[in-house]
Amino acid sequence: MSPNDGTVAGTGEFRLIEAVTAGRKQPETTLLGPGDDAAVVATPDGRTVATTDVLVQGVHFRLDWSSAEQVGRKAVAVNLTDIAAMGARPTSVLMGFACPSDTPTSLVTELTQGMWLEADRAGIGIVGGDMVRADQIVISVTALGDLGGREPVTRSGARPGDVVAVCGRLGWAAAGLAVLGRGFRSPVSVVNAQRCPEPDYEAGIRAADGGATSMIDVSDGLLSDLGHIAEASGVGIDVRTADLDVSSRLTEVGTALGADPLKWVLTGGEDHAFAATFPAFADLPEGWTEIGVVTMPDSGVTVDGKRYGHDSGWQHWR
Ligand SMILES: Nc1ncnc2c1ncn2[C@@H]1O[C@H](COP(=O)(O)OP(=O)(O)OP(=O)(O)O)[C@@H](O)[C@H]1O
Ligand SMILES: Cc1ncc(C[n+]2csc(CCOP(=O)(O)O)c2C)c(N)n1
Ligand SMILES: [Mg+2]
Ligand SMILES: [Mg+2]
Ligand SMILES: [Mg+2]
Repeated sequence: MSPNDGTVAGTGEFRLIEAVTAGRKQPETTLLGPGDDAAVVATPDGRTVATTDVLVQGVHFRLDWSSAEQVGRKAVAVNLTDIAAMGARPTSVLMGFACPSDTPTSLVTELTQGMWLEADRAGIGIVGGDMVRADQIVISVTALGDLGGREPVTRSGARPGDVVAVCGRLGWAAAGLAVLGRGFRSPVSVVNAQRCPEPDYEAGIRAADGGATSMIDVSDGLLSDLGHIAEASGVGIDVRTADLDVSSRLTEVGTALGADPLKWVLTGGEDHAFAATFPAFADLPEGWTEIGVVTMPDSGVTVDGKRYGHDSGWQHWR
């Protein structure tokens, strides 16, 4: 490949790194940014919250469905919600990136632009990464966070009698996925929800400060992710469908596609809303809505008191 053919091979590894790092303003918590063997990030709390999620072309995104910028935003967002779901505040992200030789350099810079847009929403920087060749695009983001003196809100603290609550939209990304999967591009509201969530990163901290006993971000599906809380906590969870927000937009899309919008709300992944449990009678933090109750030990997740007879959410390799 010639140096100016617009591909990553033409640009070369080190100029590509330069292209994605030059001129980026790091927040104060970045004590040493990209350019050395590792970055140095301040951890005011003294403990570091760390998480990683991988996104693979064709599995997590399609470039004929989403722009590179949207994919970049999503890659950061899905990691930052894991930090927030611990009751922590993100401090930094690192970007692992693999792509074929003929990938346009502009795709990589647009993707990086999207990652920085989302990082900026959370007031953090991309402090490092790696760029390698592969047969398809793979994005591996690592996010770090700070607990600010709080105790982490784990999946294992739910107790019978607690209320179950959510913060953020559910079912929208799944509706968007169904729309895109049928070859449509509208309504843009649900399609955009699939392309990139817009999480409220403060929601987890509000929950932690409001006494949440357990918390998770909804990546695979509400029932599936509540199942992780139920299992880790050794409890059951009952979801009341009457308290779920099945928006008229989801109902419209469901009618148009012959699909059940409630199923999207209960089992659709990728909205990255937050689900948590709180002590009974606690005042729920701003933006949080009660949707169910924590029940008897080890009784699983039920919907209106009954077992849900379908898949509870996304699973890879199924
Ligand atoms: N290869 C691995 N090695 C060690 N721990 C892992 C590995 N893969 C997953 N885990 C851990 O297992 C737990 C559950 O992982 P999972 O990916 O389901 O959670 P998540 O990232 O919150 O969800 P999602 O990936 O759907 O967004 C996490 O604590 C994760 O760090
Ligand atoms: C092209 C394409 N096909 C299907 C989907 C749907 N999808 C992929 S991963 C996932 C759950 C979360 O993933 P993870 O558990 O890895 O965080 C869902 C709902 C998509 N986004 N793009
Ligand atoms: Mg994960
Ligand atoms: Mg998670
Ligand atoms: Mg998952």
